[in-house]
Amino acid sequence: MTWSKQTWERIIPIYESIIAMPFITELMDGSLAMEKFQFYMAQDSGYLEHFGRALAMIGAKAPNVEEALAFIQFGQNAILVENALHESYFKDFGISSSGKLEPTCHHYIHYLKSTAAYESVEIAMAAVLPCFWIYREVGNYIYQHQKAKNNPYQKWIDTYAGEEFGIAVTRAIEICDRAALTATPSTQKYMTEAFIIASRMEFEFWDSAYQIKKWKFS
Ligand SMILES: Cc1ncc(CN)c(N)n1
Repeated sequence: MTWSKQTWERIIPIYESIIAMPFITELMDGSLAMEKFQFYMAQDSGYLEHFGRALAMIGAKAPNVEEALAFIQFGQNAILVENALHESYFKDFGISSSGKLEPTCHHYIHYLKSTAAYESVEIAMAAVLPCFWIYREVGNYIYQHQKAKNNPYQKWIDTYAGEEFGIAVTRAIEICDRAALTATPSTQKYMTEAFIIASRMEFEFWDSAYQIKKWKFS
């Protein structure tokens, strides 16, 4: 079995908790409070900038030019394509981001950036993989199960259930599997650990948006 298949099995309980969490079920039926979605979008906009930087750093460390280019492009897409979705929501809903990173987003970004900076490239690739893979699975799940018409969150759903995003995810999985194939057992173990930590952070990110969790002292 490939590293990615084995590792996905390890996070099935996290994934199942994600698709059952109120942020996701309410986003799917369109009933999610606008305030919670706005908080999520503002935090996610900050997240995407730093995620893009982490991806570019991984690209710089990639073992060959194709993988370097893939990660640099993933980084560009996170900042330009995914963030365009946020900007269109900011415009539609007349909101603006304060740019302030609240605790969960701050934690997640710094985990990814420090992993990209200090760990081996294989471990860093595994740490960013849930950001691709979980979003595709959640996007597809919502797309297939949604019943709501005129859902205000449809653009979000369509982005992550879309073909273009799906292709990038498949490529990111392939690169991680190739990296795992030549990695030592110890590196493979840390890759799996990084994937699990980032998957937990994905859960926390949505959960903190649902609770609108901010720093107690600002
Ligand atoms: C927190 C988070 N994780 C992942 C994605 C999808 N790139 C995102 N937009 N935001």
